[in-house]
Amino acid sequence: MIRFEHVTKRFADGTTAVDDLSFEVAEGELVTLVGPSGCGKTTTMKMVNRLIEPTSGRILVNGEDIAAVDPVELRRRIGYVIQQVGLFPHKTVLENTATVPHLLGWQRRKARERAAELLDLVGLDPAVYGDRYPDQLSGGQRQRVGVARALAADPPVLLMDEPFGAVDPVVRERLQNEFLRLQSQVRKTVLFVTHDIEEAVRLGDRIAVYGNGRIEQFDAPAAVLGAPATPYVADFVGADRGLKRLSVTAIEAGDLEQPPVVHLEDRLPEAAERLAREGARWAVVLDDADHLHGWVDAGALHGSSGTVRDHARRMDAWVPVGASLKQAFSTMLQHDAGWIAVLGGDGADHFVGVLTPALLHEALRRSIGADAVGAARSEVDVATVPGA
Ligand SMILES: Nc1ncnc2c1ncn2[C@@H]1O[C@H](COP(=O)(O)OP(=O)(O)OP(=O)(O)O)[C@@H](O)[C@H]1O
Repeated sequence: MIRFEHVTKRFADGTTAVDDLSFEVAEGELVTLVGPSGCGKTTTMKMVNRLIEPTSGRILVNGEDIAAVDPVELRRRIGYVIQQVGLFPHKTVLENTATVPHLLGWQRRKARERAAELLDLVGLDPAVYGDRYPDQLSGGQRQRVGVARALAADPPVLLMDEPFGAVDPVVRERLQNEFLRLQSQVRKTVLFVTHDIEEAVRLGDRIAVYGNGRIEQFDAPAAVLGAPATPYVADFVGADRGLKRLSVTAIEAGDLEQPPVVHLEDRLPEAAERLAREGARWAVVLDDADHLHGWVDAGALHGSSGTVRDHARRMDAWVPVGASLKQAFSTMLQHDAGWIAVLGGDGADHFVGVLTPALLHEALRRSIGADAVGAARSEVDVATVPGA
């Protein structure tokens, strides 16, 4: 969708900002460009909408060499969000958002309807905010208008240059989450510039780590954190990259353990017999609707009458399938639990399996390969399944 072929940019004063750059961003993919100040990220981005012309090489957008496309026409096809937002101060939020549809000659009513729809999508109620002026908004709200405006004409490509750089860390995290939710709906092809590795890791399907005009590594976040290609990248991602990896590794069904499952209304002798047969010392307990209730200890399942309900213990530490290992670890700590349930299905109400600290560590190793893992087993092996 966006393709750089041996692109170099040398400014008139001799500064080589970008040096023989080749990479590709697939359709619907979000690639973050990350690196220290002055390494060429913004120059890379501005060459895509021809605010800067390359010295050599070529850039293709949707298969078309952009050197042959009229820059103004090109820019209308490419959404652009920058840190300073650049809203028109004398125009309302709705008018600002409708800017590009207007330029494209849409009818006023259609443009305003589209703008209202987009404001809604970025979490701003058009009835409340539509008639305000930019100086009547918070910094975070202005950024959202910037994103809505960039998306208004439904461009297939979005360029974002430190769009959340000017807001405080809490608002920033919220904007990042909202943007991820939005991107999962609109699936734009996105180039996203940041100098913050955490942001690059959270948002990027892939990350390009820049060092002085060149890409040092172009890879999935887990790979950049788990197997930095060069000492420069290792240094840039930081010594705590093992921890950062937790937030980019998702739990998969195959990571889980399958203890026996019994139901609240199961009769005690049968439940005890099942556990004995499987050699298990505890079981997960589900209710009639197969929702998680908790667990039961095999030693408690004695007696010839009664049901599992009499001895079951509640346990509601759980995460959905696909949650990050970081979320799982945090849930374990929060509940002081030796294991947590992993639930699947549409409403995350269907029991899939159990995750223990040891399995969590295995999952971390699996995500990139044992040798690359930063954390030692002893750091995460804090407890295990009760009685298992
Ligand atoms: N118009 C220009 N003339 C000369 N040099 C320039 C020009 N614009 C940028 N540069 C230089 O090119 C290099 C790359 O700049 P660029 O803005 O792409 O970096 P960046 O990675 O986006 O940095 P930052 O994170 O600080 O925005 C820098 O050394 C910069 O000083």
